[in-house]
Amino acid sequence: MSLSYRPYEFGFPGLLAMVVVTTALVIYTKIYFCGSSLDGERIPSAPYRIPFLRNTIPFLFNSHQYLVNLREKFGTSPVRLSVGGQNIIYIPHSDGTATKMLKSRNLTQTPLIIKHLRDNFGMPERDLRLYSDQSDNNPSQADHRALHSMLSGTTLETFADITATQLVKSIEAKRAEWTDWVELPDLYTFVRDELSRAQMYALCGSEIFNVAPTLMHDFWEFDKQLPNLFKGLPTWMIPKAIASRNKMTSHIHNWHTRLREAPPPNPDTTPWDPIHGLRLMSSRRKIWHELSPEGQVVQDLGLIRASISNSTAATIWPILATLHHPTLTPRILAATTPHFTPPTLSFNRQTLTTIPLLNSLYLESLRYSTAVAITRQPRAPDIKMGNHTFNHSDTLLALNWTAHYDSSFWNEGAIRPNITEPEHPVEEFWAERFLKYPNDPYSGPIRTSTPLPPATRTKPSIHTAADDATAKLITTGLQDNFFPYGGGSNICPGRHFAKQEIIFTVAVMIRAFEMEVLEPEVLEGVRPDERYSLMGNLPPDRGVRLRVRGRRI
Ligand code: HEM
Repeated sequence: MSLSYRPYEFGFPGLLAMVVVTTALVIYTKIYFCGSSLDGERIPSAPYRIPFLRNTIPFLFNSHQYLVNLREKFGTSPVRLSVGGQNIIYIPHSDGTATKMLKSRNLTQTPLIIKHLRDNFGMPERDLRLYSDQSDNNPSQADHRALHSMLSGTTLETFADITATQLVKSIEAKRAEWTDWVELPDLYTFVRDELSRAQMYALCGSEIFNVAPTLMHDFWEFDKQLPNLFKGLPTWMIPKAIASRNKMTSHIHNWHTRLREAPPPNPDTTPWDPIHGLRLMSSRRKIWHELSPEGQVVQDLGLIRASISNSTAATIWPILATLHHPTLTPRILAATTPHFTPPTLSFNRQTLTTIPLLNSLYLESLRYSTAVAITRQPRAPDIKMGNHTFNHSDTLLALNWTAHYDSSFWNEGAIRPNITEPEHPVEEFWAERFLKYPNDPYSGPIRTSTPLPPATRTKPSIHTAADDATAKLITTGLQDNFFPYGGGSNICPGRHFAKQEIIFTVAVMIRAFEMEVLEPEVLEGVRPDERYSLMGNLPPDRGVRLRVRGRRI
């Protein structure tokens, strides 16, 4: 029998199969490329493979890389996605589009906040109406004003003072105790636990720890489960996440019960109280008094999470950088010494936050680790922004991460002879990225418009404490590529606190301890943990074992 290919021998079933396959291929090809041609005003759609689910699976389960890839594929154009039946328009940072979105008065966060509180934090349905209240003195407006006014001025000072005092007290004790080397299983867990406890104390007072002795442990369990809660999956699919949320809400509920036994102090004279916490907490409770007890709990949980998780994750990267680059430690010590009172760890908060090197570490940490989804919705149908028109039901989404990693904007240091890689690629934490050194033309955060000639140096330049004393911090010209705190009227109200907290914690930790990494190969591999992408600052993706001992100053 001949084995030559004779299609007609397939007969009817074969032909039918061919027709079906060809039709499927045509449909698939159409779906795959649908809308992906740019035609002026039209927003291209992201390709998808599964018709019904469209972009849901990659967006929910690999959101970080998915958005990075879309940005690479579509460049400066917005891209339309369909996620769980919801229209999401990914807004790129380039050409100032994301900045326009942040500043636009035609866009609002309200419907998205309502969805977020209901789906991710379990806000009872009956309380949600208060968020859409349009009256002049609606609680959302009053809350917005309270957050912005009390996270600056005297309440901010109290918040930062108490956090710093608590942190220093605990670290002083460990420094005194750890005169010999002590092994720690993970640097991040250590710093995180010290800082978050101090911050929780400053925010909520001391009584909450009596009411809920396992509070901090349970908070970090809840935080670990947030990526699952944020996927919008049915509760039966995420029982652990729901249990961790219930545990936190039950702690806060018990604390609220305790609060009802002790009347709040006069807010005009008492910025902080051991039972009620920071004035901001009791003021917000007053603003939201119409919420049910469960709603009040969710309201506090939201602020506690926003306040603690991001700044804690951002604090670790400068400290990890000192393990990568040991010459950084003496420079931090030299720069901070005039601001401390030896032999204690007490410091001058106001002057410490002016040190250019510490500011550069802080800003680089925000650049390197912030991945917050910033969302808005049009207030009315057919809102125009730039060349595009958006529908009422579109959710506009900007991700600061893609802007912060855009190598066409950020300076990556010098190109050295015979080495194709720049000295400091955007994927690396570069402590000095935001500093301009007078004698180093390759320094500064922004790539020069005309490329500089290759450097003659064969190794990355190492700056000294004397160089740092002459360096200038550069923060101008960054807006379209650097928006860790979002922008416009919704800009993060906690940014002044976060800056102080990150800077003083880095200074205190470096001053308090000598640190030696035990597994250098693990340290080499540490990257921001993308599982937390869209939700805030990314902590390290693996533990770093080290030994520490109190530094003698
Ligand atoms: C590294 C630290 C932090 C980063 C990167 C960060 C980032 C952000 C971003 C991107 C937003 C959304 C802004 C927008 O939509 O335009 C936001 C909102 C918010 N942040 Fe922060 N944040 C940080 C620390 C804090 C701290 C320490 C607090 C509290 C003390 C805080 C409280 C809030 C609150 C309450 C909101 C919602 C504001 C509103 O709904 O009007 N954040 N934050």
